[in-house]
Amino acid sequence: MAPNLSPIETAKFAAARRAVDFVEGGMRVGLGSGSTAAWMVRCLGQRVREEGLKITGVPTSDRTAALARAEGITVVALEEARWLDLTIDGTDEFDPDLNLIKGGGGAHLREKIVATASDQMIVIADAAKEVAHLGAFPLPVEVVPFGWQTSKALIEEILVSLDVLGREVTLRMKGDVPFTSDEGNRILDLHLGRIGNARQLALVLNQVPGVVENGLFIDICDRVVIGHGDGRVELRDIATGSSEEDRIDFAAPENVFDDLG
Ligand SMILES: O=C(CO)[C@H](O)[C@H](O)COP(=O)(O)O
Repeated sequence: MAPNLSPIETAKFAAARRAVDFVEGGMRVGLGSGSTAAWMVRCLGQRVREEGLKITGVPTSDRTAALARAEGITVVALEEARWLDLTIDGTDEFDPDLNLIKGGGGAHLREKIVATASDQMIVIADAAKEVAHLGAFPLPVEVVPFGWQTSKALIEEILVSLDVLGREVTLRMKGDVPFTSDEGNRILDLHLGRIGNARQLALVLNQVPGVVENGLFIDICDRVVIGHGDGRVELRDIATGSSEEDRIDFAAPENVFDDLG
């Protein structure tokens, strides 16, 4: 295990550390959001400072943008970069086909736009994020504030007609006030239990007036790097079906945690 890190943080760090090996000089890189993605941004920053790696980062949240700048990574908006070589991001769940539920941090709208504007998406995750079926993690749906109750009622009607176990829909709160996304919207969390047909649900949800984007990422992720608490990493590639194992050497000089804190 890495010094001063819990097994779960070690797993997240290991996945992030291995994933940044796929970044090459000159690349335009989508920078995901969340705690695993934050490790990735720190590891990339370390390569920028120590190797002189030249990349341009497109952050998926205001928080990631601030961290990337602090790490010395050149940051531009997607409007400027237009098309990206690679996006590396975390996830809340991934299934055997590398379909995802994202948005636990409320950033899935920008995350989906950035990932789909990329030649390749690599997901980094601790092993607990792997599921046989999506849906245990509440599915985030971003809605505009205007008439959000109407959007919620329409979503509840849709859930009755679809193959889902749970139908509870809750407005995400931050303390006493509704959570607001970076785009100024609300998040509804759908407590589904198990999603039978994720592809269908993703399409249907985005037809509801007021819905901006849902957290289902279908056929977007190309590769997953799964980290374990002992520093092992598994790499799975959806196109080739290949799977390989690796290990992060925490004693290696480049993995200095004081630098990454
Ligand atoms: O989708 C996301 C944010 O919208 C995150 O990638 C997801 O919630 C995973 O976060 P963490 O790495 O902290 O577990």
